[in-house]
Amino acid sequence: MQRTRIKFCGLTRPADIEAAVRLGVDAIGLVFAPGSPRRVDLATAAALRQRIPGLCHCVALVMDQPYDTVQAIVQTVRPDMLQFHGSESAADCARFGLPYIKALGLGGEAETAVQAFPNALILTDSHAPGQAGGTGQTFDWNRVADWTRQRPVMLAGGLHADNVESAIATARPYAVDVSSGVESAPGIKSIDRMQAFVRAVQRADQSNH
Ligand SMILES: O=C(O)c1ccccc1N[C@@H]1O[C@H](COP(=O)(O)O)[C@@H](O)[C@H]1O
Repeated sequence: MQRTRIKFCGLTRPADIEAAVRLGVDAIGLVFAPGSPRRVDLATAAALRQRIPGLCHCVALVMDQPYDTVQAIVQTVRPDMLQFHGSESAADCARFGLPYIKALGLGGEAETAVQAFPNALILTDSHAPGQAGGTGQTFDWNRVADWTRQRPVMLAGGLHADNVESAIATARPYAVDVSSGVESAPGIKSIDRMQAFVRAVQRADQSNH
């Protein structure tokens, strides 16, 4: 049975990371995007990173930030991969020598943009170009069903325990990513919501494969 991978994004507290790891998620995202309520500074991120064990990926999320800023994150936090959530080009993303996730907002010309990132794990989100993610908004999952047949795609945007089964059944993504849908307040994850989300993904996998 193929398992849908799970990434939880925007964790800010050690206890939330420990809970996510116990739930068996595949990746944990630390947000460095300016203006995000989930943004962590370098020192906090380095401490949080220590709580993420080797078989769970640590993802550093950045958005249109200068090379030196991203390089400092890479050097200090040592993430396993980067997530680019802005208007970065493939060359911008490749400069750090790490595997990367590229977010494409379905509010724009994502259908053509996807071709420009052959080496990325593509993440589909509901944000329009130039806008931040983490908005809790969904989009029509049918729009990415073609892509997921051709390459691994991470589905994001407004997912939560009550809609992720339907999202997986419709789009059949390689992975799902959630931020606000497992929170009790921005940046504060809810253990109950994280657990409900993981269980919903497991149910979807059991009924879809
Ligand atoms: O989580 C954030 O604060 C954030 C800020 C800036 C860019 C992206 C951000 N999060 C990513 O947005 C999507 C959707 O999040 P949500 O589940 O709808 O809240 C997801 O990929 C997060 O990683």
